[in-house]
Amino acid sequence: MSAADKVAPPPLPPAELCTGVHGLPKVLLRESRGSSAEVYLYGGQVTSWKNDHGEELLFVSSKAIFKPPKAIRGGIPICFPQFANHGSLEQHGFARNRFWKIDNDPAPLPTNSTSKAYVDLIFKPSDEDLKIWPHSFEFRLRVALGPGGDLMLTSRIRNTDAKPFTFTFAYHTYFSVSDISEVRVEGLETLDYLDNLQNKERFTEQGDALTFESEVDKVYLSTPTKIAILDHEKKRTFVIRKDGLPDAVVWNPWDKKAKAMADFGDDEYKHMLCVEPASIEKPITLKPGEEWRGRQELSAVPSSYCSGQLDPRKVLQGC
Ligand SMILES: O=P(O)(O)OC[C@H]1O[C@@H](O)[C@H](O)[C@@H](O)[C@@H]1O
Repeated sequence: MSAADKVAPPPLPPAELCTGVHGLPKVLLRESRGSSAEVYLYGGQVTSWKNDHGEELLFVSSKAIFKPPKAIRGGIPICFPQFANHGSLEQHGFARNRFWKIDNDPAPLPTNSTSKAYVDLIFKPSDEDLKIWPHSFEFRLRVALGPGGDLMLTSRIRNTDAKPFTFTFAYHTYFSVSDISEVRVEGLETLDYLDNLQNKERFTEQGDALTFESEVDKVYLSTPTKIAILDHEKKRTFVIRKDGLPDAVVWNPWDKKAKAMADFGDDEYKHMLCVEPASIEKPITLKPGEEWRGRQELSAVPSSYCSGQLDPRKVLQGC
C-alpha cells in the first residue's frame, strides 16, 4: 500500500461516553490540541484534566473508591446543597454521591469558545432526596475544555419548587502539586477567614502569600475573582478564575488526618492542595423560578510564561 493509499484514522470525537472504573459511565472530553478531561456521571465529578503534554493536573487518590455511596476522593467534587457540616445534611451535601444524567437539551449558555469539547449534565432530586431536602431543583453543569486547554465548569441551579430554598456550594477542586512544601497561594493574603480547625472562628490572614507546613482547613471570605497556586518545583502556576463564588476554601489534611482517611494514601497529602471556589458565608436563596450561576475556570501555565520567574503579581494581573 502506498503512502497515498493510507487513510488517516477518523478524528476522535471531542466528547465521548465511555466506561470508567467499576463500569461507571464517564464522559471523555478531548480538545484538538491534545488536552483532555474526564467527567463521571456519578457525582457529576471531573476526575481528570490533562494538558496537551498528557500531564495530569488534578489529584485523585490512588485509594479513591469509585463506588456509591462514597464520593470519589479527588478531582472536582460538587458540594451542594450544603458545604461541609454547615447544616443538617450529610457532609458536603448529596450531589457528589448521586448519579447525574447527560442533558441532551440544555438551556442555551453563552459561550465565547468554539471548542466542541464539552458536556452538559443535569441532576434533579429523586423522591428519596426530597425526603432529606424537600426542595425541587434542576442543577445543570457544563464542563468544557477551552482551545488552550482551560477547564471551565458552569453550574446553574434553578428553583423549580413553589417555595424559596437556601443552599451553600463549593467546587471542591483537588489540584495536583509536586510538593506541598514548595507551593504558594497568591490572592488570599490580608483576607478574613473562618478556621475550621478552630471552631470556625474568624481571623485575618497576614500579608504574605500562603505557604504550607501543617494541616490547613480555612474558608477565606470575599476573595478576589482570581487566585493563583504557584508550584515552584513543577514551574507551573494554576490560575483559578471564578464568578458568583465569593469564598475560597483552602484544605490540606496533612499526615495525621491523611492516615485516618480510608480512601486517601498516607503520604498523598504532599501532592495535593484543595482550593475551592465557594459560596458559604452568605448562603444563596432562590425564589421559585429563580436561577443561580457559579463558574470556575482553571488554567495551568508554565511559571516562566510570566516573565521567566515566579512573579505572582504578574500572574494575578494577567500577563
Ligand atoms: O472527607 P470529605 O467529606 O470529602 O471532606 C474533605 C474536606 O473538605 C474540605 O472542603 C473541608 O473544609 C474539610 O473540613 C473536609 O475535611
